[in-house]
Amino acid sequence: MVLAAVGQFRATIQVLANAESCLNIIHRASKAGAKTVFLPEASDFIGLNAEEGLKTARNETPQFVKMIRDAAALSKIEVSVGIHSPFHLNNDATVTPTKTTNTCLFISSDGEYHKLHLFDVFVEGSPIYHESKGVQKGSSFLKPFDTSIGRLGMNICYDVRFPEMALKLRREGAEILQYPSAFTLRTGAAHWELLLRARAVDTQCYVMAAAQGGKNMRRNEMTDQQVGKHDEEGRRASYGHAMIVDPWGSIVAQCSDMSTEPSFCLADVDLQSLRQVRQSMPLWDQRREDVFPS
Ligand SMILES: O=C(O)CNC(=O)[C@H](CS)NC(=O)CCC(=O)C(=O)O
Repeated sequence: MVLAAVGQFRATIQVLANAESCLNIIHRASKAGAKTVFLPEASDFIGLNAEEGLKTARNETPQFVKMIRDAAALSKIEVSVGIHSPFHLNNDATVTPTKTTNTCLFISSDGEYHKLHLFDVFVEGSPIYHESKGVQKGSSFLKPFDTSIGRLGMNICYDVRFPEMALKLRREGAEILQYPSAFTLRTGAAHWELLLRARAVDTQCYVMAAAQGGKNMRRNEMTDQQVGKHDEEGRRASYGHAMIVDPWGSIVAQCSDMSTEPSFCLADVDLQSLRQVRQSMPLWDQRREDVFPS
């Protein structure tokens, strides 16, 4: 058995303050005995718009990442953290970036994943999100890799709605799936728990879902044009409810709905019980590859 932690906090455009929130979670989760801590999508900042986001990612995110790396080393804990990184065409640093990637870093083993599915949606009663305006979607699948709590498959947020990705990660050996997120209030209330538990049950994996929670922007942090674009009060807010789900689909830890202060919850990862779930219901031996080829 090993302890894992998932974090919840409210990132704003203030990168250093966001870093302090992450450090607070990292140090406390480590003290509590966690071997790995998962932080939300876009922990470095929640931007105002695409141009500002790119500028902040170029100028400020490197310092944010350094602070997280140092804290992980100091606290001797593995950290998964969502950030933005400038997108360079063909990986050529001399090409001026026009977008960022929505990236998750796994610090210590240097896993790096770029979000494959972007949140371009129009949901009645919810702010409009057009993630691809500022973000370049990833182009490759990242194989699961070993961590101190088990073999980890990386996803980000909206990826949770694409079960083929979770199935592929399981097929490639994942024992743990992560979904660092900043879910909207409306879709979160309707789908967050349902999707996370479904992915856990589909794949018989642990699910680690760190989440942003609370109002990401205050009115006085926004320009006049930005006010009104997010919700009726001109603010963007995230659903919270960071949680850990076990391979049977039970929620084994969940952060408080009330807390917008940096917080975390902990659960044991028990790979023996994972194997038991997989043996007692051997889905992977029963898949009808002849009818539904993978
Ligand atoms: O990169 C950033 O700055 C923050 N990124 C996000 O908040 C992303 C893209 S806008 N949010 C989601 O994917 C929410 C998905 C969701 O809510 C759903 O699937 O229902």
